[in-house]
Parts: sequence; C-alpha cells; structure tokens
Amino acid sequence: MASVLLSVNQVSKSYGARKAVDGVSFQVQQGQTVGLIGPNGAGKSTTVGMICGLLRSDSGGIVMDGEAIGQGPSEAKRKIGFVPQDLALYEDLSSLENLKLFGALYGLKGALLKQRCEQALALVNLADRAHDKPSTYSGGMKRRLNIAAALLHDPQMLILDEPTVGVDPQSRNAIFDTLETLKAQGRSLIYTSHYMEEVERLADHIVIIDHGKVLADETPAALYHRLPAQAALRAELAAAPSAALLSGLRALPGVTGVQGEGNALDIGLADATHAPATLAWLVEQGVTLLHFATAKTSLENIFLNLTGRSLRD
Ligand SMILES: Nc1ncnc2c1ncn2[C@@H]1O[C@H](COP(=O)(O)OP(=O)(O)OP(=O)(O)O)[C@@H](O)[C@H]1O
Repeated sequence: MASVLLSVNQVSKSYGARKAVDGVSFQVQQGQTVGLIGPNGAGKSTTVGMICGLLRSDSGGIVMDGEAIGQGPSEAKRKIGFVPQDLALYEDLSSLENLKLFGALYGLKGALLKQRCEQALALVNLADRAHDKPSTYSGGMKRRLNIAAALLHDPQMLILDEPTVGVDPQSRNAIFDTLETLKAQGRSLIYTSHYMEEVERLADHIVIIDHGKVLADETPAALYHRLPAQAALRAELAAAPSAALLSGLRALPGVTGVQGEGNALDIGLADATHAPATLAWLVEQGVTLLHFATAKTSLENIFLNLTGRSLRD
C-alpha cells in the first residue's frame, strides 16, 4: 500500500474577519495525484500557499514526508515544487537563463544545474525555444516554463495552482501531457482547478472545497456513485409525451428522474444498463422515437448536488 507523503491536518486561515480556509484536512499518498476543486474564492490558493510554506496557517498543521512544514527553509519544503498562477520571469533573459537563475536559488550549480535546466525544458517541450525570451512565448508556453522552473530541484511533489487558466486548448493538452509524464515518474501532484473535467482527467483523488471547507474527499468513481443519475437517456419523440407516459417512466426501475420539454425527453438513469429496458418500455407504449442517445452524467453535477449551486457562475 502507498504511504502518506503529505498530511494536511485541520488547517485554518483568516484574512482579517474573512475565514478563507476553515479546518481543511486531506492527505496525499506517495505517487498520487490529487485534484483540489472549488469555485472562485473557495480557498484553494490559500490552502496550497500554506502547504508550500508561503503562507502561515492560523491553526492546524501540515506534515510533508514526516516533517512539519514551518517557517523558513527546510528539507520538507525542498521536496515540494510550486507552480503559482503567476511567476515573475525576467523578460530580458532567455528561458534557459531564467531557469539557471531559479536553479541557482536552489543552490544548484555547474554541470548539474545545466543538466536539470535542459531536462526540465525537454519535459515541458520547450527545448527548441530555450534561447528565446519568455516575452515571445504564448500564455501556455509561459505556463510550461513555470512548470520547468518548479522541477529544477527534483521535488517529490509538484503543486500547481490553476495551471490551465488563460491557456489555449492546445497548450492545455501539452500541460496535461507533462503532468502525465510526471505522474508516470512516480511524483505526487496536487493541482487546483474549477473545471471538473480537468480534475477528472488525471486525479486519483478529488478534494472538493467550498467556503474554506472540504465537502468531499474521494476517488472520481466514488463521487460518481454519489450522483443520483450516472447516465442520461435523451430522446426526441414524434409527439409530446403525455402526463401518464411521464409518470409511467418515473416508476420504471433504474429511472431517477424524468424531464419533458416539448417533444424532448431527458431521463436520468441510475446507470446506463437501464437504458435498453427503458427504451423498450417506451416502444411498448406506442411511442415513436425520432432520435435517442445515452450519455454518462458529468461529474460536474456533483458540486450542484452537494451545494445546490453550480461550480461556476
Ligand atoms: N491576501 C488576501 N487578503 C484578503 N483576502 C484574501 C487574500 N487572499 C485571498 N483572500 C480571500 O480569501 C478567500 C479565499 O481565497 P483563495 O484565493 O484562497 O481562493 P481560491 O479558491 O484560490 O480562488 P481563485 O480560484 O479565485 O483563486 C476569498 O474570499 C478571497 O477573497
């Protein structure tokens, strides 16, 4: 069984009277990828800021690989690489020179510094642009350079705060490819997002946070099981469904909800295996189906389900 690498224990932090993080606890296992998801202002950045030791918590504690994260430099902090939302880059220097500066801050020098810079640039697919200035980069390329900078000291865990904000879809895929490679290398990852599909793509575990509190801390599969409908059957009928048809549908096994609008029917199913019998029942009732499709319910709905609000406005 994997061992615990990071343990966040009941941490809280207020800014003046505003409680930004309120008793947050979760763990990250060795090699695990955790997606920290919540709407704007939920407390994600404050939480990762405390994990990296950039912000001091008011109460609670954080333990990285057996050592408490505190103030000042420590071995525990060196095991973490942090990719903030914005990183100050020297626009007059090339990317390689920027990385050399960052590496020097970690005490790297000589052949090792050169090797780490080259490895990091190759990993984020910027080797061919190493001698260009970041000012000539797209938003996505700058973000990838940020990731390279966080990897120079070879951290066990990489923490990324909203790595895809302001990034075009192609660069977003490149960032995910990089994260997949890091994951395959056995590194632990934490990344924050307010897009469930992004979190689902890579995370072994999802921590949902809202108003500074953890609402769920589970595998994606376990979260799916919390949804009342895990699949949807959408059908377009030749005529608008009658009230009797709608109530008959609602009584069928596996049907968790039915909505009719005009000639369209949206049927929630506990899982997709109930789709054939539901369709057969409709045909038995003499309904003419013009079109139908099944779809997996999006995990995006889980936030709505937990809070009654959607993840984004
Ligand atoms: N330096 C600060 N001073 C005062 N309030 C702050 C500060 N930083 C964050 N906050 C407040 O704390 C709460 C949590 O903010 P935080 O940035 O941690 O959330 P977030 O989930 O990362 O949101 P976002 O996705 O918008 O970055 C918000 O209400 C925010 O306004």
